[in-house]
Amino acid sequence: MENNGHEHVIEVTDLRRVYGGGFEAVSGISFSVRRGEIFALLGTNGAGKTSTVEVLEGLAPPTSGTVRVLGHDPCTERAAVRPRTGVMLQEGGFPSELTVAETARMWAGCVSGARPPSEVLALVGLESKAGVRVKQLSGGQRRRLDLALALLGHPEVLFLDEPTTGLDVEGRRETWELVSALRDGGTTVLLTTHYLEEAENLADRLAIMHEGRVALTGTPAEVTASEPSRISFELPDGYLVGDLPPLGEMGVTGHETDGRIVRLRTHELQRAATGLLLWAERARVELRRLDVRSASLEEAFLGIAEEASAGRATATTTKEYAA
Ligand SMILES: Nc1ncnc2c1ncn2[C@@H]1O[C@H](COP(=O)(O)OP(=O)(O)OP(=O)(O)O)[C@@H](O)[C@H]1O
Repeated sequence: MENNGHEHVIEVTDLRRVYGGGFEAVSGISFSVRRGEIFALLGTNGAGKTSTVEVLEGLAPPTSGTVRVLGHDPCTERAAVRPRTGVMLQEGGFPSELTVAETARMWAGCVSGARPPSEVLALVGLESKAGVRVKQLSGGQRRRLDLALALLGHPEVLFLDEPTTGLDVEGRRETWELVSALRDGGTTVLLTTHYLEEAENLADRLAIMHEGRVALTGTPAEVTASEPSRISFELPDGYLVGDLPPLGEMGVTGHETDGRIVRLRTHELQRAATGLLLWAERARVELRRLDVRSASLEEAFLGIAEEASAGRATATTTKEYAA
């Protein structure tokens, strides 16, 4: 479990998962999660995130490959793994006639050494809803109840499948704070999410899945650094693109125009922006609609989807940063 001085509490090696009808949802993926980090699995719809997490949770065996959670096979050594992990599924499926407190008490009865139900309800901000029936909760409040139940057993490893889906902006931020606090307290968290902002804000490292494969792994900063930064502006009146200083000498790797709007791509943002602004100052022109920005996770994500649809994202193009 030790690798580069890091203890890996989750290790996935060449995992494949093929469903009954022969559909391969996960096509040989590998990644590892270090103790005490938040690791996000991102991906397009149907990328295989839930299919992967279900294997990690011990709910399904791999078709091939190996998975280790806390050093054990979560499926065949379930008794060793389950008490040390917390699972928040996409659909909790609790009896909707019970109240929130009854649900938490019932669940606590199934967990050895459970925290007091009132404590976990307070952690997720549901203490005022203790007497409300589950069926009367909003979608976001149900997600919080799902999270509260996952926390009952003081888990060392927490699996969160789309933990903030259905939450409003405030609820999402509160969940992020709670998950960060759990991580700071030593809990290892693996989460799946559709929200790129969530991964950018929360994840120490992430993997982007597409069509059953991991296309990119790394820290959010590493993943975004792989994408070019962008500068766009309106060409000053009377100027053509050819009047700009030589773009290659400014570190620009590509450009396109849309009417009078020019868009530059560069991996050397400061150099390119400085070159452009010095040119504008010397020419005494104003660059209207100037926009200078680093790549976001969204651009990296869209880049992968575009590459894949152009048929270039295969297992051999997987980019991996610090293991
Ligand atoms: N029981 C099943 N039988 C056959 N195919 C399945 C089954 N469950 C999932 N799939 C298929 O496997 C693929 C991966 O699904 P999965 O739910 O793992 O993706 P996901 O990344 O979690 O997607 P989403 O973000 O939409 O939840 C999808 O094409 C899905 O239709």
